[in-house]
Amino acid sequence: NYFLDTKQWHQFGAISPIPSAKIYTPRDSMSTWLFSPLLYPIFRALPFNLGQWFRYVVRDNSWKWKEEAWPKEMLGDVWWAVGPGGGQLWISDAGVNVQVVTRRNDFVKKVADYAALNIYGLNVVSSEGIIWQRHRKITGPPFNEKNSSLVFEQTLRQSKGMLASFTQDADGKKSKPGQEPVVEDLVRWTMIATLNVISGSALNIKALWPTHSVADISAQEEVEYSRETKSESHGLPFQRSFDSVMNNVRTLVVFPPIILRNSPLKLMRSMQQASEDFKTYMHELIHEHKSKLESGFDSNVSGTGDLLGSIVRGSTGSKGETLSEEEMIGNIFVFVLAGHETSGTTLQSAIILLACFPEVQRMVQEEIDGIWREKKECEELVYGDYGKMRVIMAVMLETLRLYPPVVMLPKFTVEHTTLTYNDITIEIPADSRVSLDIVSTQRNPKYWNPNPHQFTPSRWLMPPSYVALPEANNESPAHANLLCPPKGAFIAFASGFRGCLGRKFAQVEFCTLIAVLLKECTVELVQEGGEKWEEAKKKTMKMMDNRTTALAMRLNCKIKVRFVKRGSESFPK
Ligand code: HEM
Repeated sequence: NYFLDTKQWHQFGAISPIPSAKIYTPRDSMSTWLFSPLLYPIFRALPFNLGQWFRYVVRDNSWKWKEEAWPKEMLGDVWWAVGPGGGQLWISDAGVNVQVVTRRNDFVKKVADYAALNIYGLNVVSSEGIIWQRHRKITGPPFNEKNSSLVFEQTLRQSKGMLASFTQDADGKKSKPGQEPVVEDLVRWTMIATLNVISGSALNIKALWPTHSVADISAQEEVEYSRETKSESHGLPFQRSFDSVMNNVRTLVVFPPIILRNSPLKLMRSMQQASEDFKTYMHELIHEHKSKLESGFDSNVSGTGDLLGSIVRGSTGSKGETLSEEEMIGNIFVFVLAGHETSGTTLQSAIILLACFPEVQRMVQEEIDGIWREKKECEELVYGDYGKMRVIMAVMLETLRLYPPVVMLPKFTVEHTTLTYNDITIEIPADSRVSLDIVSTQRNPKYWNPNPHQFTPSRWLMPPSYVALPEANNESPAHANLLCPPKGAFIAFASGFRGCLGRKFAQVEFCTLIAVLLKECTVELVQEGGEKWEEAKKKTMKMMDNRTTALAMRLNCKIKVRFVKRGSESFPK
Protein backbone atom coordinates (compact mmCIF):
# COMPACT_ATOMS: atom_id res chain seq x y z
CA ASN A 1 0.00 0.00 0.00
CA TYR A 2 0.97 3.64 -0.50
CA PHE A 3 2.23 4.36 3.04
CA LEU A 4 4.26 1.15 3.47
CA ASP A 5 5.72 1.46 0.01
CA THR A 6 6.65 5.12 0.57
CA LYS A 7 8.24 4.32 3.95
CA GLN A 8 10.21 1.38 2.56
CA TRP A 9 11.63 3.41 -0.31
CA HIS A 10 12.42 6.39 1.87
CA GLN A 11 14.38 4.00 4.16
CA PHE A 12 16.18 2.62 1.10
CA GLY A 13 17.23 6.17 0.19
CA ALA A 14 18.37 6.94 3.73
CA ILE A 15 20.83 4.03 3.84
CA SER A 16 22.13 4.45 0.32
CA PRO A 17 25.75 5.74 0.12
CA ILE A 18 24.64 8.55 -2.21
CA PRO A 19 22.19 11.41 -1.48
CA SER A 20 18.45 10.92 -1.90
CA ALA A 21 15.32 13.05 -2.19
CA LYS A 22 12.00 11.88 -0.71
CA ILE A 23 9.13 11.88 -3.20
CA TYR A 24 5.43 11.46 -2.34
CA THR A 25 3.73 11.00 -5.72
CA PRO A 26 3.70 7.53 -7.37
CA ARG A 27 6.83 7.24 -9.51
CA ASP A 28 5.15 6.02 -12.70
CA SER A 29 2.00 8.12 -12.46
CA MET A 30 1.01 9.39 -15.90
CA SER A 31 -1.15 12.17 -14.46
CA THR A 32 1.76 13.51 -12.37
CA TRP A 33 3.92 13.45 -15.47
CA LEU A 34 1.32 15.26 -17.55
CA PHE A 35 0.28 17.88 -15.04
CA SER A 36 3.55 18.39 -13.14
CA PRO A 37 4.47 21.70 -14.83
CA LEU A 38 1.05 23.09 -13.84
CA LEU A 39 1.15 21.69 -10.30
CA TYR A 40 4.68 22.78 -9.57
CA PRO A 41 3.91 26.45 -8.77
CA ILE A 42 1.24 25.27 -6.29
CA PHE A 43 3.63 22.93 -4.48
CA ARG A 44 6.36 25.52 -4.50
CA ALA A 45 4.06 28.05 -2.82
CA LEU A 46 3.38 25.75 0.16
CA PRO A 47 4.71 27.17 3.47
CA PHE A 48 7.90 25.95 5.20
CA ASN A 49 9.27 24.58 1.90
CA LEU A 50 6.86 21.66 2.26
CA GLY A 51 6.47 21.25 -1.50
CA GLN A 52 10.12 21.61 -2.53
CA TRP A 53 10.42 17.89 -3.27
CA PHE A 54 8.00 18.32 -6.15
CA ARG A 55 10.74 19.91 -8.26
CA TYR A 56 12.28 16.46 -8.63
CA VAL A 57 9.16 15.10 -10.34
CA VAL A 58 8.53 18.00 -12.74
CA ARG A 59 8.77 16.23 -16.07
CA ASP A 60 10.98 18.76 -17.79
CA ASN A 61 13.49 19.53 -15.04
CA SER A 62 12.78 23.14 -15.91
CA TRP A 63 13.46 24.39 -12.39
CA LYS A 64 17.14 23.99 -13.12
CA TRP A 65 16.95 26.83 -15.58
CA LYS A 66 14.12 28.94 -14.28
CA GLU A 67 15.11 29.35 -10.69
CA GLU A 68 18.76 29.98 -11.28
CA ALA A 69 19.20 27.47 -8.50
CA TRP A 70 21.50 25.21 -10.45
CA PRO A 71 23.71 23.72 -9.21
CA LYS A 72 23.05 24.76 -5.59
CA GLU A 73 19.87 22.70 -5.30
CA MET A 74 21.29 19.66 -7.01
CA LEU A 75 21.90 16.79 -4.69
CA GLY A 76 25.11 15.77 -6.39
CA ASP A 77 26.29 14.02 -9.53
CA VAL A 78 24.46 10.81 -8.70
CA TRP A 79 21.41 10.72 -6.42
CA TRP A 80 18.15 8.89 -5.79
CA ALA A 81 14.61 10.22 -5.98
CA VAL A 82 12.73 7.68 -3.85
CA GLY A 83 9.03 7.30 -3.13
CA PRO A 84 5.95 5.16 -3.80
CA GLY A 85 6.50 2.90 -6.80
CA GLY A 86 10.29 2.74 -6.48
CA GLY A 87 13.46 4.66 -7.02
CA GLN A 88 14.77 6.82 -9.82
CA LEU A 89 18.53 7.26 -10.02
CA TRP A 90 19.61 10.62 -11.49
CA ILE A 91 23.08 10.81 -13.06
CA SER A 92 25.18 13.76 -14.22
CA ASP A 93 28.59 12.09 -13.92
CA ALA A 94 30.28 11.27 -17.25
CA GLY A 95 31.84 8.01 -16.04
CA VAL A 96 28.55 6.66 -14.69
CA ASN A 97 26.74 7.76 -17.87
CA VAL A 98 29.20 5.67 -19.89
CA GLN A 99 28.61 2.61 -17.72
CA VAL A 100 24.86 2.90 -18.34
CA VAL A 101 24.94 3.43 -22.11
CA THR A 102 27.46 0.64 -22.72
CA ARG A 103 25.65 -2.00 -20.64
CA ARG A 104 22.56 -2.21 -22.79
CA ASN A 105 21.33 -5.50 -21.35
CA ASP A 106 21.41 -4.15 -17.77
CA PHE A 107 19.94 -0.71 -18.53
CA VAL A 108 17.12 -1.01 -21.01
CA LYS A 109 14.38 1.14 -22.47
CA LYS A 110 10.99 0.53 -20.85
CA VAL A 111 9.16 -0.36 -24.06
CA ALA A 112 5.72 0.13 -22.51
CA ASP A 113 6.54 3.87 -22.24
CA TYR A 114 7.02 3.99 -26.02
CA ALA A 115 4.03 1.89 -27.12
CA ALA A 116 2.24 5.00 -28.40
CA LEU A 117 4.94 5.42 -31.04
CA ASN A 118 3.88 2.16 -32.70
CA ILE A 119 0.82 3.63 -34.44
CA TYR A 120 2.18 2.59 -37.86
CA GLY A 121 4.41 -0.28 -36.76
CA LEU A 122 7.25 -1.33 -34.44
CA ASN A 123 10.39 0.75 -34.92
CA VAL A 124 13.97 1.36 -33.81
CA VAL A 125 12.97 3.96 -31.19
CA SER A 126 10.24 1.97 -29.45
CA SER A 127 11.84 -1.48 -29.40
CA GLU A 128 14.38 -3.28 -27.21
CA GLY A 129 16.55 -6.41 -27.23
CA ILE A 130 16.71 -8.55 -30.35
CA ILE A 131 13.84 -6.72 -32.01
CA TRP A 132 15.73 -3.42 -31.62
CA GLN A 133 18.91 -5.09 -32.97
CA ARG A 134 17.06 -6.17 -36.10
CA HIS A 135 15.64 -2.67 -36.60
CA ARG A 136 18.97 -0.94 -35.94
CA LYS A 137 20.79 -3.25 -38.34
CA ILE A 138 18.49 -2.22 -41.17
CA THR A 139 17.81 1.42 -40.25
CA GLY A 140 21.42 2.37 -39.36
CA PRO A 141 23.18 1.99 -42.76
CA PRO A 142 20.77 4.31 -44.67
CA PHE A 143 22.24 7.25 -42.69
CA ASN A 144 25.28 7.28 -44.98
CA GLU A 145 27.21 9.84 -47.04
CA LYS A 146 24.76 9.62 -49.92
CA ASN A 147 21.94 10.50 -47.56
CA SER A 148 23.98 13.35 -45.99
CA SER A 149 24.49 14.79 -49.44
CA LEU A 150 20.73 14.58 -50.08
CA VAL A 151 20.13 16.31 -46.72
CA PHE A 152 22.47 19.07 -47.86
CA GLU A 153 20.56 19.53 -51.15
CA GLN A 154 17.21 19.53 -49.42
CA THR A 155 18.37 22.04 -46.80
CA LEU A 156 19.84 24.33 -49.44
CA ARG A 157 16.45 24.55 -51.12
CA GLN A 158 14.57 25.11 -47.86
CA SER A 159 16.99 27.68 -46.49
CA LYS A 160 16.87 29.77 -49.67
CA GLY A 161 13.07 29.84 -49.45
CA MET A 162 13.29 30.67 -45.77
CA LEU A 163 15.77 33.50 -46.30
CA ALA A 164 13.69 35.02 -49.08
CA SER A 165 10.63 34.96 -46.85
CA PHE A 166 12.61 36.64 -44.04
CA THR A 167 13.85 39.45 -46.27
CA GLN A 168 10.90 40.20 -48.57
CA ASP A 169 7.86 42.31 -47.77
CA ALA A 170 4.28 41.10 -48.03
CA ASP A 171 4.19 41.99 -51.76
CA GLY A 172 7.19 39.76 -52.42
CA LYS A 173 9.61 42.67 -52.99
CA LYS A 174 13.07 42.84 -51.37
CA SER A 175 12.62 44.81 -48.13
CA LYS A 176 14.39 48.14 -47.77
CA PRO A 177 17.04 48.34 -45.02
CA GLY A 178 15.33 48.97 -41.71
CA GLN A 179 12.01 47.62 -43.02
CA GLU A 180 12.76 43.90 -42.96
CA PRO A 181 9.81 41.87 -41.68
CA VAL A 182 9.85 40.85 -38.04
CA VAL A 183 10.09 37.07 -37.63
CA GLU A 184 7.58 36.74 -34.82
CA ASP A 185 7.48 32.99 -34.44
CA LEU A 186 10.90 31.73 -35.43
CA VAL A 187 10.39 28.13 -34.31
CA ARG A 188 7.39 27.78 -36.59
CA TRP A 189 9.65 28.45 -39.59
CA THR A 190 12.60 26.38 -38.41
CA MET A 191 10.19 23.48 -37.86
CA ILE A 192 8.73 23.84 -41.36
CA ALA A 193 12.28 23.76 -42.73
CA THR A 194 13.26 20.65 -40.76
CA LEU A 195 9.99 18.89 -41.57
CA ASN A 196 10.52 19.55 -45.26
CA VAL A 197 14.15 18.44 -45.09
CA ILE A 198 13.30 15.19 -43.35
CA SER A 199 10.38 14.41 -45.63
CA GLY A 200 12.61 15.20 -48.60
CA SER A 201 15.51 13.11 -47.38
CA ALA A 202 13.43 10.22 -46.11
CA LEU A 203 11.11 9.93 -49.11
CA ASN A 204 12.80 11.92 -51.86
CA ILE A 205 10.06 14.48 -52.29
CA LYS A 206 10.56 18.16 -52.94
CA ALA A 207 8.46 20.22 -50.61
CA LEU A 208 8.25 23.89 -51.49
CA TRP A 209 8.81 26.67 -48.98
CA PRO A 210 5.29 27.73 -48.05
CA THR A 211 5.39 31.51 -48.36
CA HIS A 212 7.26 34.31 -50.13
CA SER A 213 7.25 36.48 -46.99
CA VAL A 214 6.71 35.88 -43.29
CA ALA A 215 4.88 39.21 -43.38
CA ASP A 216 2.19 37.56 -45.51
CA ILE A 217 0.92 34.71 -43.39
CA SER A 218 -2.19 34.16 -45.56
CA ALA A 219 0.06 33.00 -48.40
CA GLN A 220 0.69 29.77 -46.53
CA GLU A 221 -2.81 28.62 -47.25
CA GLU A 222 -2.06 28.60 -50.96
CA VAL A 223 0.82 26.20 -50.77
CA GLU A 224 1.38 24.14 -53.85
CA TYR A 225 2.89 20.81 -53.13
CA SER A 226 5.11 19.02 -55.53
CA ARG A 227 3.76 15.55 -54.95
CA GLU A 228 0.11 15.56 -55.87
CA THR A 229 -2.60 13.03 -55.20
CA LYS A 230 -1.60 9.73 -56.72
CA SER A 231 -4.98 8.11 -57.12
CA GLU A 232 -8.65 8.85 -56.78
CA SER A 233 -8.80 6.82 -53.58
CA HIS A 234 -6.86 9.40 -51.53
CA GLY A 235 -8.55 12.29 -49.83
CA LEU A 236 -5.44 14.48 -49.59
CA PRO A 237 -2.29 15.11 -51.61
CA PHE A 238 0.68 13.31 -50.11
CA GLN A 239 2.44 16.27 -48.54
CA ARG A 240 -0.73 17.50 -46.90
CA SER A 241 -1.45 14.11 -45.33
CA PHE A 242 2.18 13.93 -44.20
CA ASP A 243 2.10 17.44 -42.68
CA SER A 244 -1.21 16.72 -41.00
CA VAL A 245 0.19 13.55 -39.39
CA MET A 246 3.28 15.34 -38.13
CA ASN A 247 1.45 18.43 -36.93
CA ASN A 248 -1.16 16.39 -35.07
CA VAL A 249 1.09 13.67 -33.84
CA ARG A 250 0.17 14.10 -30.16
CA THR A 251 -3.53 13.55 -30.89
CA LEU A 252 -2.78 10.55 -33.11
CA VAL A 253 -0.54 9.03 -30.47
CA VAL A 254 -3.01 9.56 -27.58
CA PHE A 255 -6.34 8.60 -29.24
CA PRO A 256 -6.85 5.18 -30.87
CA PRO A 257 -7.99 5.26 -34.55
CA ILE A 258 -11.47 4.01 -33.69
CA ILE A 259 -12.11 7.01 -31.42
CA LEU A 260 -10.76 9.48 -33.97
CA ARG A 261 -12.69 7.91 -36.85
CA ASN A 262 -16.00 8.11 -34.99
CA SER A 263 -15.39 11.40 -33.21
CA PRO A 264 -18.18 14.01 -33.38
CA LEU A 265 -15.42 16.55 -34.10
CA LYS A 266 -14.67 17.01 -37.80
CA LEU A 267 -11.10 18.01 -36.95
CA MET A 268 -10.40 14.68 -35.29
CA ARG A 269 -12.02 12.72 -38.11
CA SER A 270 -9.90 14.56 -40.66
CA MET A 271 -6.73 13.83 -38.67
CA GLN A 272 -7.56 10.15 -38.82
CA GLN A 273 -8.34 10.41 -42.54
CA ALA A 274 -4.96 12.08 -43.15
CA SER A 275 -3.28 9.35 -41.11
CA GLU A 276 -4.92 6.63 -43.21
CA ASP A 277 -3.98 8.45 -46.43
CA PHE A 278 -0.39 8.74 -45.22
CA LYS A 279 -0.28 5.01 -44.59
CA THR A 280 -1.68 4.20 -48.04
CA TYR A 281 0.85 6.51 -49.70
CA MET A 282 3.68 4.91 -47.76
CA HIS A 283 2.60 1.42 -48.88
CA GLU A 284 2.53 2.71 -52.46
CA LEU A 285 6.02 4.18 -52.14
CA ILE A 286 7.35 0.93 -50.68
CA HIS A 287 5.82 -1.02 -53.59
CA GLU A 288 7.41 1.41 -56.05
CA HIS A 289 10.81 0.78 -54.47
CA LYS A 290 10.25 -2.98 -54.38
CA SER A 291 9.29 -3.20 -58.03
CA LYS A 292 12.31 -1.09 -59.00
CA LEU A 293 14.54 -3.50 -57.08
CA GLU A 294 12.87 -6.50 -58.71
CA SER A 295 13.54 -4.99 -62.12
CA GLY A 296 17.27 -4.90 -61.33
CA PHE A 297 17.61 -1.26 -60.23
CA ASP A 298 20.49 -0.95 -57.74
CA SER A 299 19.64 1.96 -55.45
CA ASN A 300 23.14 1.73 -53.99
CA VAL A 301 24.53 2.86 -57.31
CA SER A 302 21.83 4.99 -58.87
CA GLY A 303 19.48 5.70 -55.95
CA THR A 304 19.01 9.15 -54.46
CA GLY A 305 20.09 8.21 -50.94
CA ASP A 306 16.58 8.60 -49.52
CA LEU A 307 16.05 6.69 -46.27
CA LEU A 308 12.99 4.72 -47.38
CA GLY A 309 14.68 3.44 -50.55
CA SER A 310 17.68 2.26 -48.53
CA ILE A 311 15.48 0.60 -45.92
CA VAL A 312 13.49 -1.30 -48.56
CA ARG A 313 16.77 -2.39 -50.13
CA GLY A 314 18.30 -3.38 -46.76
CA SER A 315 15.19 -5.33 -45.97
CA THR A 316 15.52 -7.77 -48.82
CA GLY A 317 18.04 -9.86 -46.83
CA SER A 318 17.67 -13.28 -45.30
CA LYS A 319 14.63 -14.24 -43.27
CA GLY A 320 14.57 -12.86 -39.73
CA GLU A 321 16.60 -9.81 -40.75
CA THR A 322 13.93 -8.00 -42.68
CA LEU A 323 11.34 -5.42 -41.78
CA SER A 324 7.67 -5.80 -42.58
CA GLU A 325 6.02 -2.97 -44.52
CA GLU A 326 4.37 -1.81 -41.30
CA GLU A 327 7.77 -1.71 -39.60
CA MET A 328 9.25 0.29 -42.49
CA ILE A 329 6.46 2.85 -42.18
CA GLY A 330 6.89 2.80 -38.37
CA ASN A 331 10.57 3.65 -38.77
CA ILE A 332 10.04 6.46 -41.27
CA PHE A 333 7.41 7.88 -38.92
CA VAL A 334 9.79 7.90 -35.91
CA PHE A 335 12.67 9.30 -37.99
CA VAL A 336 10.47 12.25 -38.81
CA LEU A 337 9.30 12.50 -35.22
CA ALA A 338 12.78 12.17 -33.73
CA GLY A 339 14.40 14.42 -36.31
CA HIS A 340 12.05 17.27 -36.95
CA GLU A 341 11.29 18.87 -33.60
CA THR A 342 14.79 18.29 -32.14
CA SER A 343 16.45 19.94 -35.13
CA GLY A 344 13.83 22.69 -35.43
CA THR A 345 14.15 23.78 -31.80
CA THR A 346 17.97 23.59 -31.91
CA LEU A 347 18.01 25.90 -34.93
CA GLN A 348 15.65 28.28 -33.17
CA SER A 349 17.84 28.39 -30.04
CA ALA A 350 21.02 28.87 -32.06
CA ILE A 351 19.61 31.69 -34.21
CA ILE A 352 18.48 33.55 -31.07
CA LEU A 353 21.86 33.00 -29.41
CA LEU A 354 23.62 34.34 -32.52
CA ALA A 355 21.42 37.42 -32.33
CA CYS A 356 22.44 37.85 -28.69
CA PHE A 357 26.16 37.30 -29.33
CA PRO A 358 27.21 39.47 -32.31
CA GLU A 359 30.88 38.57 -31.81
CA VAL A 360 30.04 34.89 -32.37
CA GLN A 361 27.91 35.75 -35.37
CA ARG A 362 30.83 37.68 -36.86
CA MET A 363 33.06 34.61 -36.48
CA VAL A 364 30.42 32.54 -38.28
CA GLN A 365 30.18 35.09 -41.10
CA GLU A 366 33.97 35.24 -41.45
CA GLU A 367 33.95 31.46 -41.86
CA ILE A 368 31.22 31.66 -44.50
CA ASP A 369 33.12 34.44 -46.32
CA GLY A 370 36.22 32.21 -46.32
CA ILE A 371 34.28 29.36 -47.95
CA TRP A 372 32.95 31.69 -50.67
CA ARG A 373 36.35 33.33 -51.26
CA GLU A 374 37.66 29.96 -52.47
CA LYS A 375 34.89 29.66 -55.07
CA LYS A 376 34.85 30.84 -58.66
CA GLU A 377 32.03 33.05 -59.86
CA CYS A 378 28.81 31.07 -60.55
CA GLU A 379 29.90 28.32 -58.16
CA GLU A 380 27.38 27.25 -55.55
CA LEU A 381 27.67 25.97 -52.00
CA VAL A 382 28.31 22.21 -52.26
CA TYR A 383 28.19 19.31 -49.82
CA GLY A 384 32.01 19.30 -49.80
CA ASP A 385 31.90 22.68 -48.00
CA TYR A 386 30.27 21.10 -44.95
CA GLY A 387 33.63 20.01 -43.49
CA LYS A 388 34.81 23.63 -43.62
CA MET A 389 32.04 24.80 -41.29
CA ARG A 390 33.94 24.37 -38.02
CA VAL A 391 32.69 27.53 -36.33
CA ILE A 392 29.08 26.79 -37.26
CA MET A 393 29.50 23.29 -35.85
CA ALA A 394 30.94 24.77 -32.64
CA VAL A 395 27.82 26.97 -32.41
CA MET A 396 25.60 23.91 -32.83
CA LEU A 397 27.41 21.85 -30.20
CA GLU A 398 27.46 24.72 -27.71
CA THR A 399 23.74 25.35 -28.28
CA LEU A 400 23.04 21.67 -27.69
CA ARG A 401 25.24 21.66 -24.60
CA LEU A 402 23.26 24.43 -22.93
CA TYR A 403 19.79 23.90 -24.41
CA PRO A 404 19.50 20.23 -25.41
CA PRO A 405 16.09 19.45 -26.92
CA VAL A 406 16.09 16.06 -25.15
CA VAL A 407 16.79 16.70 -21.48
CA MET A 408 17.02 13.17 -20.13
CA LEU A 409 17.79 9.63 -21.28
CA PRO A 410 15.41 7.24 -19.53
CA LYS A 411 16.66 3.73 -18.75
CA PHE A 412 15.29 0.95 -16.60
CA THR A 413 16.66 -2.07 -14.73
CA VAL A 414 14.98 -5.45 -15.15
CA GLU A 415 17.25 -7.16 -12.61
CA HIS A 416 19.27 -6.04 -9.61
CA THR A 417 22.59 -4.54 -10.65
CA THR A 418 25.27 -2.07 -9.50
CA LEU A 419 27.05 1.04 -10.75
CA THR A 420 30.38 2.43 -9.60
CA TYR A 421 30.75 6.10 -8.77
CA ASN A 422 33.96 7.47 -7.21
CA ASP A 423 34.83 4.00 -5.85
CA ILE A 424 31.35 3.77 -4.30
CA THR A 425 29.22 0.80 -5.33
CA ILE A 426 25.62 1.86 -5.85
CA GLU A 427 23.13 -1.00 -5.45
CA ILE A 428 20.31 -0.68 -7.97
CA PRO A 429 17.28 -2.86 -7.33
CA ALA A 430 15.34 -4.45 -10.20
CA ASP A 431 12.58 -2.21 -11.55
CA SER A 432 14.48 1.04 -10.92
CA ARG A 433 14.46 3.96 -13.26
CA VAL A 434 17.91 5.22 -14.18
CA SER A 435 17.90 8.67 -15.75
CA LEU A 436 20.87 10.26 -17.46
CA ASP A 437 20.43 13.96 -16.78
CA ILE A 438 21.59 15.61 -20.00
CA VAL A 439 21.24 19.21 -18.78
CA SER A 440 23.18 18.75 -15.54
CA THR A 441 25.85 16.59 -17.18
CA GLN A 442 26.45 19.19 -19.87
CA ARG A 443 26.62 22.02 -17.34
CA ASN A 444 28.68 20.08 -14.84
CA PRO A 445 31.72 22.23 -13.86
CA LYS A 446 33.80 19.01 -13.62
CA TYR A 447 33.85 18.93 -17.42
CA TRP A 448 32.78 22.36 -18.63
CA ASN A 449 34.78 24.92 -16.68
CA PRO A 450 35.31 27.83 -17.07
CA ASN A 451 31.81 29.33 -17.09
CA PRO A 452 29.80 26.16 -17.66
CA HIS A 453 26.51 28.10 -17.93
CA GLN A 454 27.81 30.57 -20.46
CA PHE A 455 27.36 30.34 -24.24
CA THR A 456 30.96 30.07 -25.46
CA PRO A 457 31.24 28.26 -28.82
CA SER A 458 34.98 29.00 -28.89
CA ARG A 459 35.46 26.35 -26.17
CA TRP A 460 35.00 23.81 -29.00
CA LEU A 461 37.58 25.38 -31.32
CA MET A 462 40.97 23.80 -30.76
CA PRO A 463 44.32 24.69 -32.37
CA PRO A 464 45.77 22.44 -35.13
CA SER A 465 48.17 20.95 -32.53
CA TYR A 466 45.20 19.59 -30.52
CA VAL A 467 45.37 15.93 -29.58
CA ALA A 468 42.24 14.51 -27.99
CA LEU A 469 42.52 12.47 -24.80
CA PRO A 470 42.07 8.72 -25.33
CA GLU A 471 38.87 8.65 -23.25
CA ALA A 472 37.19 11.36 -25.31
CA ASN A 473 34.38 11.49 -27.83
CA ASN A 474 34.57 13.14 -31.23
CA GLU A 475 31.19 14.86 -31.63
CA SER A 476 31.67 15.77 -35.29
CA PRO A 477 34.30 13.66 -37.07
CA ALA A 478 33.84 15.67 -40.28
CA HIS A 479 35.45 18.74 -38.67
CA ALA A 480 39.12 19.11 -37.78
CA ASN A 481 40.33 20.23 -34.38
CA LEU A 482 37.08 20.41 -32.49
CA LEU A 483 37.12 19.74 -28.77
CA CYS A 484 36.51 16.07 -27.93
CA PRO A 485 34.85 16.10 -24.51
CA PRO A 486 35.38 13.25 -22.05
CA LYS A 487 33.18 10.24 -22.90
CA GLY A 488 29.77 10.70 -21.28
CA ALA A 489 30.16 14.47 -20.67
CA PHE A 490 28.25 15.48 -23.83
CA ILE A 491 25.17 13.34 -24.40
CA ALA A 492 22.78 15.60 -26.32
CA PHE A 493 22.75 12.97 -29.11
CA ALA A 494 22.81 10.16 -26.51
CA SER A 495 25.78 7.81 -26.71
CA GLY A 496 26.72 4.15 -26.87
CA PHE A 497 24.54 1.49 -28.47
CA ARG A 498 21.45 3.64 -28.67
CA GLY A 499 23.16 6.81 -29.84
CA CYS A 500 21.19 9.05 -32.18
CA LEU A 501 21.01 7.67 -35.72
CA GLY A 502 20.42 11.12 -37.17
CA ARG A 503 23.37 12.98 -35.65
CA LYS A 504 25.16 13.66 -38.93
CA PHE A 505 21.83 14.32 -40.64
CA ALA A 506 21.05 17.03 -38.08
CA GLN A 507 24.57 18.46 -38.25
CA VAL A 508 24.60 18.79 -42.04
CA GLU A 509 21.15 20.35 -41.93
CA PHE A 510 22.13 22.84 -39.21
CA CYS A 511 25.37 23.96 -40.85
CA THR A 512 23.85 24.34 -44.31
CA LEU A 513 20.91 26.37 -43.07
CA ILE A 514 23.06 28.75 -41.02
CA ALA A 515 25.57 29.12 -43.86
CA VAL A 516 22.79 30.22 -46.23
CA LEU A 517 20.98 32.50 -43.76
CA LEU A 518 24.05 34.40 -42.64
CA LYS A 519 25.94 34.78 -45.91
CA GLU A 520 24.42 38.13 -46.76
CA CYS A 521 22.31 38.80 -43.69
CA THR A 522 22.76 39.27 -39.98
CA VAL A 523 20.17 38.16 -37.46
CA GLU A 524 19.24 40.77 -34.87
CA LEU A 525 17.00 40.99 -31.84
CA VAL A 526 14.00 43.24 -32.25
CA GLN A 527 14.38 46.04 -29.70
CA GLU A 528 10.99 47.06 -28.41
CA GLY A 529 9.67 50.19 -26.70
CA GLY A 530 12.93 52.08 -27.05
CA GLU A 531 14.88 49.50 -25.03
CA LYS A 532 18.65 49.53 -25.29
CA TRP A 533 20.48 46.66 -27.00
CA GLU A 534 21.98 45.37 -23.74
CA GLU A 535 18.51 45.37 -22.13
CA ALA A 536 17.07 43.44 -25.07
CA LYS A 537 19.88 40.87 -24.81
CA LYS A 538 19.41 40.45 -21.04
CA LYS A 539 15.65 40.02 -21.45
CA THR A 540 16.13 37.51 -24.26
CA MET A 541 18.68 35.42 -22.38
CA LYS A 542 16.24 35.18 -19.48
CA MET A 543 13.49 34.10 -21.86
CA MET A 544 15.83 31.42 -23.25
CA ASP A 545 15.70 29.71 -19.87
CA ASN A 546 11.90 29.52 -19.90
CA ARG A 547 11.35 26.08 -21.43
CA THR A 548 9.01 23.12 -21.10
CA THR A 549 9.04 19.68 -22.62
CA ALA A 550 6.49 18.92 -25.34
CA LEU A 551 8.01 16.26 -27.58
CA ALA A 552 11.32 18.08 -27.35
CA MET A 553 12.19 20.88 -24.95
CA ARG A 554 10.61 24.09 -26.23
CA LEU A 555 10.76 27.76 -25.39
CA ASN A 556 7.59 28.94 -23.69
CA CYS A 557 7.65 32.35 -25.31
CA LYS A 558 8.25 33.82 -28.72
CA ILE A 559 11.45 35.77 -29.24
CA LYS A 560 11.32 38.17 -32.18
CA VAL A 561 14.24 38.52 -34.57
CA ARG A 562 14.91 40.23 -37.88
CA PHE A 563 17.31 39.43 -40.73
CA VAL A 564 19.02 42.61 -41.94
CA LYS A 565 21.53 43.18 -44.73
CA ARG A 566 25.10 42.77 -43.50
CA GLY A 567 26.60 46.15 -42.78
CA SER A 568 23.29 47.70 -41.68
CA GLU A 569 23.18 46.07 -38.25
CA SER A 570 21.94 48.11 -35.32
CA PHE A 571 23.66 46.19 -32.51
CA PRO A 572 26.94 47.48 -31.06
CA LYS A 573 29.83 46.99 -33.50
C1 HEM B 1 19.59 18.24 -33.01
C2 HEM B 1 18.98 17.16 -33.43
C3 HEM B 1 18.86 15.88 -32.67
C4 HEM B 1 19.09 15.60 -31.36
C5 HEM B 1 19.55 16.56 -30.26
C6 HEM B 1 18.82 14.19 -31.16
C7 HEM B 1 18.94 13.53 -29.96
C8 HEM B 1 18.67 12.19 -29.77
C9 HEM B 1 18.72 11.51 -28.50
C10 HEM B 1 19.06 12.17 -27.18
C11 HEM B 1 18.41 10.21 -28.72
C12 HEM B 1 18.27 9.11 -27.66
C13 HEM B 1 16.86 9.07 -27.14
C14 HEM B 1 16.63 7.97 -26.12
O1 HEM B 1 17.31 6.95 -26.16
O2 HEM B 1 15.73 8.14 -25.29
C15 HEM B 1 18.16 10.06 -30.13
C16 HEM B 1 17.82 8.86 -30.73
C17 HEM B 1 17.45 8.74 -32.03
N1 HEM B 1 17.47 9.74 -32.98
FE1 HEM B 1 18.06 11.67 -32.71
N2 HEM B 1 18.43 13.65 -32.36
C18 HEM B 1 18.45 14.64 -33.31
C19 HEM B 1 18.13 14.51 -34.64
C20 HEM B 1 17.74 13.33 -35.25
C21 HEM B 1 17.42 13.18 -36.64
C22 HEM B 1 17.49 14.32 -37.67
C23 HEM B 1 17.03 11.89 -36.83
C24 HEM B 1 16.57 11.19 -38.08
C25 HEM B 1 16.48 11.74 -39.24
C26 HEM B 1 17.13 11.22 -35.55
C27 HEM B 1 16.86 9.88 -35.35
C28 HEM B 1 17.02 9.22 -34.15
C29 HEM B 1 16.71 7.82 -33.97
C30 HEM B 1 16.17 6.87 -35.04
C31 HEM B 1 16.98 7.51 -32.64
C32 HEM B 1 16.81 6.16 -31.94
C33 HEM B 1 18.09 5.35 -31.97
C34 HEM B 1 17.98 4.02 -31.21
O3 HEM B 1 17.26 3.96 -30.22
O4 HEM B 1 18.66 3.08 -31.61
N3 HEM B 1 17.56 12.12 -34.62
N4 HEM B 1 18.33 11.27 -30.75
